Amino acid sequence: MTSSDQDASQATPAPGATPPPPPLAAEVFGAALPRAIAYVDRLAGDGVTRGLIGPREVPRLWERHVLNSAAVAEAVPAGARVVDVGSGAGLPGIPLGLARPDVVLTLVEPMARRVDFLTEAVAELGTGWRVVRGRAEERSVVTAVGPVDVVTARAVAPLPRLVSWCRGLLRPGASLVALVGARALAELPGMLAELEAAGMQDVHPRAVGAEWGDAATTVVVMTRGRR
Ligand SMILES: C[S@@+](CC[C@H](N)C(=O)[O-])C[C@H]1O[C@@H](n2cnc3c(N)ncnc32)[C@H](O)[C@@H]1O
Repeated sequence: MTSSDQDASQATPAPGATPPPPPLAAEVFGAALPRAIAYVDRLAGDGVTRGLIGPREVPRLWERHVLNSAAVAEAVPAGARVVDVGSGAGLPGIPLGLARPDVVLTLVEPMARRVDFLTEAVAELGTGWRVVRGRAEERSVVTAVGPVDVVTARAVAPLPRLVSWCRGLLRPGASLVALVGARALAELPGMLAELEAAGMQDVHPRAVGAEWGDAATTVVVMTRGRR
């Protein structure tokens, strides 16, 4: 291999290879960076072979999935009890928990295949987070998880449905922080009345990770009212 071949191979990872962490990752994850790297390796390996992550997502795992998820931390108060609903392969919950070791995290997911992946990922990371199998609205899940300070969710359901599923998990005054796509953001004004009728207050979009380039995103934040 010539030196120019070597430079090229370092700049462009082989197809399917785990992408190296961008410099921002060290800043975001601090001492948890080795765990974040292990998690990205798992997403790119088992996550792809088990059909939880599309192979075409691998080159952008850091920016579009892991850092983008960690950006949610900006909307989560210190020491919060957090439940990530519909966690799938652990997004946004696992990057959030790695970036914010102060939060008390539970991952809720109904699909067995995904629960197995989450359970193995949490065991490898050694973080002690709980993984609960079930649907957010099921009594057994509400009983197991209890009222929390923050519910996070990414790409789980349209906001009014998500609110109806998560209501039992949110203590009065708790926040729902939803990572949603551009379409849901555009539709937010038309949903406000329905969300408020469902007992949610102060519904608003919030830019997070604003200085993070491709990892910047917008979340929808709302608070459960007292009634
Ligand atoms: C499109 S996936 C998103 C997974 C992950 N949040 C992500 O962003 O990669 C939606 C997830 O929500 C889960 N889900 C669907 N209905 C649910 C419910 N009622 N309660 C909790 N999770 C649910 C699905 O099993 C699935 O894992």
